Amino acid sequence: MRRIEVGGAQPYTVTVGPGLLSQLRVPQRQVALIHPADLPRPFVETVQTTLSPTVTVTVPPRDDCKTLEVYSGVLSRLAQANLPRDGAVVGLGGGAATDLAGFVAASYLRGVAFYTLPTTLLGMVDAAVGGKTGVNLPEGKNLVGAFWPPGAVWCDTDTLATLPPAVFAEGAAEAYKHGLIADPTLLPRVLSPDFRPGGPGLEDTLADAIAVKAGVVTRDLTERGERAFLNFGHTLAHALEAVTDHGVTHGEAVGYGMHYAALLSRALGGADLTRHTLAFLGWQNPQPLPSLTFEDVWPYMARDKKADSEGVRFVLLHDLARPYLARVPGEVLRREFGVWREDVAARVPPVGYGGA
Ligand SMILES: NC(=O)c1ccc[n+]([C@@H]2O[C@H](COP(=O)([O-])OP(=O)(O)OC[C@H]3O[C@@H](n4cnc5c(N)ncnc54)[C@H](O)[C@@H]3O)[C@@H](O)[C@H]2O)c1
Ligand SMILES: O=C(O)C(=O)C[C@@H](O)[C@H](O)[C@H](O)COP(=O)(O)O
Ligand SMILES: [Zn+2]
Repeated sequence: MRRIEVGGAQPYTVTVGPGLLSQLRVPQRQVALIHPADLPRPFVETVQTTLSPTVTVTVPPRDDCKTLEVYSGVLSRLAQANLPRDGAVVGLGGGAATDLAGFVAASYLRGVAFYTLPTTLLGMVDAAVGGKTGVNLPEGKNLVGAFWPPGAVWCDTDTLATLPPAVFAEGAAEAYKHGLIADPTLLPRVLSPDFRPGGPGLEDTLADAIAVKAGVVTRDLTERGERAFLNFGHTLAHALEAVTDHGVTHGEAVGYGMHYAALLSRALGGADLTRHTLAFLGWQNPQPLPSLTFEDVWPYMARDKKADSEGVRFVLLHDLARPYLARVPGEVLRREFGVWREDVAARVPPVGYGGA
């Protein structure tokens, strides 16, 4: 078992290990449990036994739960159940469910306690930690939300056993991202055959990847500075998700987006790190992308939350573990998008490829 401490104004612990779902304790007497409909039933039943929730709310799988309509429906369920202000919201599932549950916790009765029980690799490495909560708009990813840190995070590694390999690989993208921006020792470890559910490299690599995020959000919860580095690869990634109406998953979009960010980094004079991002894409073997032009993705990239009144900013790398924020000239963005598209096409044949 590993414990990672998250500091700051509201410190909490991330616990990583097997068997945690059956050992949960929270101080609140009344709990609302939120989980996705397709989550294996035994996880839900175990948590229902350990926490005896007042109300259990089932939400649609994946980003179909991150809508204002679902959010509103969940709030009504909590109100109908009279969940009081000294109650708690518990998010059980992948990053989509914990993002939604966190935003419910942040806003129901102006804020109640929140706990996360991530059951995907991506949720454990990234989404359940750090307090970014929210839902999507048709105009883009995570455009509504709040910073609302959990009181504790329990990563029960037994839950990863039922994860389809492609969904495990989606989570590996965020762990690899932590390697690129902060801890390069993670790069070979994430791609190692030992890093798999039940594998000998799982717990330590997972905990070390979580530690990167824990350190960043301890120092900068509300993204005034270095937290933006956790967004490496995400300007294109979020655009790919939005333009395909979530046909591309977050973890696969991040794999694609990190390669674009590596190309931009090289174009602006940084080290050539594309061998790392291509190695990751080769390992991840994501679903092919639909045919996309720069014009398709640009409106979504322009709405990225790192943009300020002077325009869009990208997280780039001078070298491994040397991230920075930069504006990139439009002609470089467009040219490197062409390079990215060819690199991606060479590895993953696009669906209906052939755009301008
Ligand atoms: N808040 C943050 O800091 C943050 C960070 C990264 C990603 N995110 C968000 O997280 C979401 C992606 O999260 P994700 O990759 O976990 O995907 P997900 O939440 O969509 O889950 C993927 C699928 O796996 C199912 N599932 C979950 N656990 C399972 C298990 N143990 N066994 C079998 N199936 C299981 C889910 O119900 C879902 O259908 C995106 O919405 C993304 O924007 C948020
Ligand atoms: O925690 C963060 O900060 C991140 O940027 C982590 C990302 O992996 C995650 O996808 C996050 O939800 C993106 O946040 P957003 O502010 O770009 O919507
Ligand atoms: Zn992400």
